[in-house]
Amino acid sequence: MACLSPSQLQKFQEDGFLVLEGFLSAEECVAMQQRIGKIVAEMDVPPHCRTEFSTHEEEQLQAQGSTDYFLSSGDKIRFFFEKGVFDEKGNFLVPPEKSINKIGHALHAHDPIFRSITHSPKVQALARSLGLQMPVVVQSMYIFKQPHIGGEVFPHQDASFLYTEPLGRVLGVWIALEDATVENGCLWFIPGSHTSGVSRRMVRAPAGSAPGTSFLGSEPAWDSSLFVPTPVQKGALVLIHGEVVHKSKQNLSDCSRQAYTFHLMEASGTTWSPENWLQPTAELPFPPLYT
Ligand SMILES: O=C(O)CCC(=O)C(=O)O
Ligand SMILES: [Fe+2]
Repeated sequence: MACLSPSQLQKFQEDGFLVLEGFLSAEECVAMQQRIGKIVAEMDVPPHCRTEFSTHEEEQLQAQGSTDYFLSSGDKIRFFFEKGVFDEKGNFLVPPEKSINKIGHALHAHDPIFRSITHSPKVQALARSLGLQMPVVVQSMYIFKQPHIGGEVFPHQDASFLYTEPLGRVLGVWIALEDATVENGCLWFIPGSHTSGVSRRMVRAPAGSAPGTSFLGSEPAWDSSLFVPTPVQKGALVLIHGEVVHKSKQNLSDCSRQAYTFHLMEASGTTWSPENWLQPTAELPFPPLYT
């Protein structure tokens, strides 16, 4: 199952993404959801971190405290929120568990359930069948896509945020923990858009300066008619090439669309950009997948 057939490999190479239905069992999905329920029930969010997550450049001009909260989250389990969930004093306006946009960026390292799924034999076999020799896990995210308020993810290439030289060394692994439909904000891709490099790069500003990150280059206004919706069932795994253009729409439905996603880098012969916002740390060097 975790081994790709030649036709699947060819499809991934052509399209820049590939759906593998039934990759995880219902039990594996429920185990991750239950674990997240516990983590959220115990979550502690300091007042200055009660900040909302947005991919809009202009809205990323935030207070220094919340910038640091994001920039130093690479080796931690931290919480990022939807818009409009706090009052001006930072108190929750909606129940905390319904307010979270995502948890990032190191569940794969610190949580036993997420570590065992990430490093599971079937994920390792999948990476081997893609020819990865020395894959390392650079980050992970648990994405909630809450009913009614789950925000839009604007068209992007993951390599804009996870830049390497050469390109083509980053791979997203996106696992649906609930059915993802057109109504609740499934992924959309531009098939074949992974072959012409990266439009923009997010780079880290010198330490202590606001807003903390900036973009080199800009995202083209992608023609929305080029995007193909990719609804999948709970347990499906979607492979995402680091340069394929993808997005997801706002969730206006009554159903959440939870997903666990992590990114691998082929470390052999690759330079991780020292300008990326995310950097390996002494506490958490990027863990090798094959362990
Ligand atoms: O889950 C989403 O809506 C977007 C996820 C994404 O862009 C990614 O995993 O690279
Ligand atoms: Fe992405």
